[in-house]
Amino acid sequence: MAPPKYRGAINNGFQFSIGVGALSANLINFGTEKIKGEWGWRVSLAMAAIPAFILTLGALCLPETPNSLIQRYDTHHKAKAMLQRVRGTAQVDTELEDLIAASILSKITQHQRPFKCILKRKYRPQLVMAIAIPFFQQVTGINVIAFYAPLLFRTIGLGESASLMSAVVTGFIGTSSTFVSMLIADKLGRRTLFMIGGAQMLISQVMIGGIMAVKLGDHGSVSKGYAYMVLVLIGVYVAGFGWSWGPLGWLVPSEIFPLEIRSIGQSITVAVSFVFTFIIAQTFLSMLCHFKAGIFFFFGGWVLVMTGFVYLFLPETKSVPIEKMDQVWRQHWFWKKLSRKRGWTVWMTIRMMN
Ligand SMILES: OC[C@H]1O[C@](O)(CO)[C@@H](O)[C@@H]1O
Repeated sequence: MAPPKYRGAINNGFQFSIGVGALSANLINFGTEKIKGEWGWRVSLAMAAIPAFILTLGALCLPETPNSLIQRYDTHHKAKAMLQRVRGTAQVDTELEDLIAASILSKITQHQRPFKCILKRKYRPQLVMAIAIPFFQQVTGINVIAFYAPLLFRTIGLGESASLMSAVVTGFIGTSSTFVSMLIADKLGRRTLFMIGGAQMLISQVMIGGIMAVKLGDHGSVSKGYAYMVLVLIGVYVAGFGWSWGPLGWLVPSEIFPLEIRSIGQSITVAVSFVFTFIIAQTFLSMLCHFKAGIFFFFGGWVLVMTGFVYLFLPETKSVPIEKMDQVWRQHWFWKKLSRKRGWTVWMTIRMMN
């Protein structure tokens, strides 16, 4: 639905909303903790109903997508009118033709089970990305910071309320950098942001690990100066994540699946993301006990791997219409061996009919 030129800006709004939500929740917890009696946690929990209510209201006003109108009706008047409405122009014929061609292709494969369909050789690049991207997003180690930041800050010697406040500050940094990503993802491109963010996260993780290893030892705390240096480096790391893997970890999967595997592809991405969020949250404390400062080198190692992976295997998707995305795989040095010229005949037939 988003115009290709602004797809990065609009889709990155998803992670931005997650950030705003998490930050608001932290601030609410910070405030409700001070309520006397046993009401604090109840108020905090009940307030989760407010965004849910807004979402429900919003869903009532959501327009249909041109794609779903094409798939559900035999004539395409409604889809054309909707496309004209969302694009703000009457000149939508070329895009409509591409959407119809994609829909015809998806119908050809619709009788197959979705899992069987995405396992086909020609969808291998999309399947690899559907699994690798959310996995990598989680092994940046972001949730170690997101979940345990106050504990981490206390460990290095900041006081209780300074630790809570520092977590709020990093929340602000993450949300603001994701906002920056909304502004620049369609100009700089996804790959450049992955590279910048990756380098930023790697350098800050190595420095934090180094300071913790040398200055903290197994017990005790670091001096105030070093504690604040760690705080600044965590800010640098969170900003790196905030404009790269945070939003792009959702954006890229949302733009690479052709219609016939879009639902299954997106479901795999979200499931992999939640599974690894859970695993990291459950294993972090025992990993910290075993690895100690080495935990930062552990996640830093993954950041190195994922940055290399993006450099070698992820094609640039900036401004490419989703219906034409198969071309980027066909031109990619590695994936071109796998992706055949899908839909070429159907697309040409429709072009010639008009
Ligand atoms: O959305 C991807 C990830 O980004 C965070 O919200 C942190 O900003 C994580 O909690 C989540 O796993």
